[in-house]
Amino acid sequence: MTPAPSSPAAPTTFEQWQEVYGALPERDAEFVSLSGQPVRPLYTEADLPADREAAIGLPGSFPYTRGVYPSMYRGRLWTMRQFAGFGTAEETNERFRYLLDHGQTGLSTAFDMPSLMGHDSDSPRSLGEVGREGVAIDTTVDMEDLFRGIDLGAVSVSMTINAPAAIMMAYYVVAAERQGVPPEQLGGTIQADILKEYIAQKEWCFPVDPAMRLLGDMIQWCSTEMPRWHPVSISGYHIREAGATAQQELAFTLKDGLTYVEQAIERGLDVDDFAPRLSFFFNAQIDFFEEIAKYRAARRIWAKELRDTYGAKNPKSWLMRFHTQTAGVSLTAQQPLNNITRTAIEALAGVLGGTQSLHTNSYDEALALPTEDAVRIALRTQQIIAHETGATSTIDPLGGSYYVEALTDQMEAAAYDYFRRIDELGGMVEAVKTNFCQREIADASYELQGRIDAGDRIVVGVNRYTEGGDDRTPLLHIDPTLERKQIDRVNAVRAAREGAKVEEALSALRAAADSPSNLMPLLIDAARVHASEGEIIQALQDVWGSYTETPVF
Ligand SMILES: C[C@H](C(=O)O)C(=O)SCCNC(=O)CCNC(=O)[C@H](O)C(C)(C)COP(=O)(O)OP(=O)(O)OC[C@H]1O[C@@H](n2cnc3c(N)ncnc32)[C@H](O)[C@@H]1OP(=O)(O)O
Repeated sequence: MTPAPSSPAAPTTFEQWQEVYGALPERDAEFVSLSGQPVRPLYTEADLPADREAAIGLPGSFPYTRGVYPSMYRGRLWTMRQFAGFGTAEETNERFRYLLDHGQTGLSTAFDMPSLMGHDSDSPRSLGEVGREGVAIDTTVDMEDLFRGIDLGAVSVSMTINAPAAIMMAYYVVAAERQGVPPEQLGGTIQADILKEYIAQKEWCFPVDPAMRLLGDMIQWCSTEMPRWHPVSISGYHIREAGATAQQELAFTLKDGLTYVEQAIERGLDVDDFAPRLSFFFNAQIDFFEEIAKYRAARRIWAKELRDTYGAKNPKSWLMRFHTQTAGVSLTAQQPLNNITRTAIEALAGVLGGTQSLHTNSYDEALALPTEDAVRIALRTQQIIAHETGATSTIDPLGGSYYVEALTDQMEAAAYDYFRRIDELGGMVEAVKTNFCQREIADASYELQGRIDAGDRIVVGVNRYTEGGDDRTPLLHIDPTLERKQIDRVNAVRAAREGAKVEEALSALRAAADSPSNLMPLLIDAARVHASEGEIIQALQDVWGSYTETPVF
């Protein structure tokens, strides 16, 4: 009788496993992250941080790697906040009410390109763009109509605007005042992240230094007058969309944030008077684990820097709270329904990364602004994650994962490496002025596109599993007559207001722009007498000038 063959001994150590694995063939694929980092076949306990207690900790405790709140989504789900806006204030008000009726829990305003660039709708430079990619807001009257019938004391509102943020803030304060809601009751966020405009999004109105001062005025004013408001949403989203890696997104965003902290301290503010209301905004790209690690590292770095470098004593100042949006650049025009899947995975990364607020892109957004049906599916995606998947039942379910913890450490190290390089250049403002960040992003973007073009990185429906054209996706068409309607609206405001009061308000602004006075009260005065956005920008440009970029190739 022959003895039964004995099964080979199972490896018991990592080294033994490596020996077994090393003898096996690997399929022909690139094992690198979206950001180009090599990924090992296996991570083990040896990859966990040496001092786990200090590096990982518990949710709601320093360094907040596992989340900013002790109860996270068991206590309260993230805010479901779809970014919306098109046409005039009236069309967008209708879309806002539709979203609130379908269970959305906060509002997020998209402005049109002229509003983002500080042009009135009747400016020749606005032609063809009015109400196209967001809502057209020219005066306080538009802002009042945008939120008509929506109680600004009850809903948290986000406004995505940067260079002219302080002006929109003033319109918002006056619109709320006319609803009977005082500034101290207003809860929400304005993006106002001007450094990332020079780095990535390129929507500026003024040179860097006065733009920084205007933001400083708003942060300072909000710290005493609007304590529930987030006066800046420090944004990595656009940096990433411009082609940055996850590491660059993390590093440049946090360094922008730390620069705002330094500026506010230099203005004489106590760090604990403003830091609790600083807020962040990150991208959720398709490389699931890399993204989760990015959010966890961001919380840890922010907590350490605010406590240890900037001396914040209030634990609320240490919390890196953030909004997430799924990656617009990951959407494909080809086979657009695949985008529903991409968005769901990206959104889950945001949730497992502990986001406070989430926007899920609609599947048709590589082609046009989303239709109502597409927006509803995007919102339902968040609701499915929240209520069906179990992802919200336990806090930070990936905490302690060998891979995720190792990636979190790598992310942190990469960010600190960039901090050092930026400090060597004289800080973030200098790095921006000398195009350091812009060049780093351009190189990363070129590298990734090269991998896609070579077919090394597969994009389903684009360079693999292609199917030819698609013209079946129903698209939203913006009524071109809305531009005329908006121009008539701004002209009607101009005709009805008292011109002398507007002139007075603009002269006061010009004088103050040339002095260290805080501009916010004067912007609110100008908003009350219906000065238009373009007029206010022009008044400030009369003193500060505008900005011309030195392009990077
Ligand atoms: C791409 C596109 C473009 O450019 O075109 C864009 O940029 S779109 C960009 C769109 N951007 C955005 O939409 C930005 C959105 N940002 C935000 O909503 C904020 O800045 C945020 C990230 C801090 C999230 O604020 P939020 O109000 O939604 O959420 P919070 O986390 O602050 O929670 C609300 C309140 O509930 C409390 N709370 C929440 N969870 C818990 C919990 N588990 N236990 C106890 N309390 C909790 C909070 O303390 C807070 O109270 P309390 O209020 O008393 O402290």
